[in-house]
Amino acid sequence: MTTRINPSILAADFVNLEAELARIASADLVHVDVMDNHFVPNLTFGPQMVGRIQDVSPIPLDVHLMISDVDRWGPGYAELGAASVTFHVEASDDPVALARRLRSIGALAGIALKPGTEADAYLDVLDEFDQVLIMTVEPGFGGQSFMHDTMPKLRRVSEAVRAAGLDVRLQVDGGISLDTIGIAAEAGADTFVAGSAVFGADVPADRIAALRDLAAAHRHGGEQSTGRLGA
Ligand SMILES: O=C(CO)[C@H](O)[C@H](O)COP(=O)(O)O
Repeated sequence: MTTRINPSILAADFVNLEAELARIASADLVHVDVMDNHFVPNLTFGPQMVGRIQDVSPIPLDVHLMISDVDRWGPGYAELGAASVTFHVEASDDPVALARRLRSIGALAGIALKPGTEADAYLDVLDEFDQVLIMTVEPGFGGQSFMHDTMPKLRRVSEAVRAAGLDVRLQVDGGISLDTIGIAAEAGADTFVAGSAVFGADVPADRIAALRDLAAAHRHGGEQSTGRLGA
């Protein structure tokens, strides 16, 4: 599985979003954080804005829903054409049913696990999902420090995915930087969300390339990235 770098537009200038998206065109997908000030104590945007981002983005959308009542709202993001839609397990009455619905619409389906949420309940149904997002900060805000104590959970999910021979992406989100990406890569992550590290760089494309190279070098067997949207 190729290494993916998905910049989070949470760290972008919202007033100049189209230009900000152009600055990260060399990334794999754009990570779009939807927050409702209910599931998390912060507010970003909803379907109308995400639809416009979808219209103008040079790369596909990796939507991360930090919202309540995701069974009601989640499918709408798949219908907008997002490549992947990831939701927090606590926000759904039936994560497997929701994942099936998202897949039937044509999106990849992901579950997100907050730092305090155990993975055990999902290890036997990993084939129902295309992606597991291991949060490496408490969801809600960018610019936080990477939580090293989430790595045992990442390793556990990674081992379960490999043991079952599944094609499930393992994404990390929060505090991913030049200093931490190798740690997450060694623990089994293949998809890396980075907000401040990318948009805080003078040249985001150079930072994306540096993060990609570092991650690939630290992944099992020194996996070399083939670039965008490969297998
Ligand atoms: O989901 C998020 C916060 O809930 C963000 O995607 C994440 O925090 C990225 O920001 P940074 O790279 O600055 O930590």
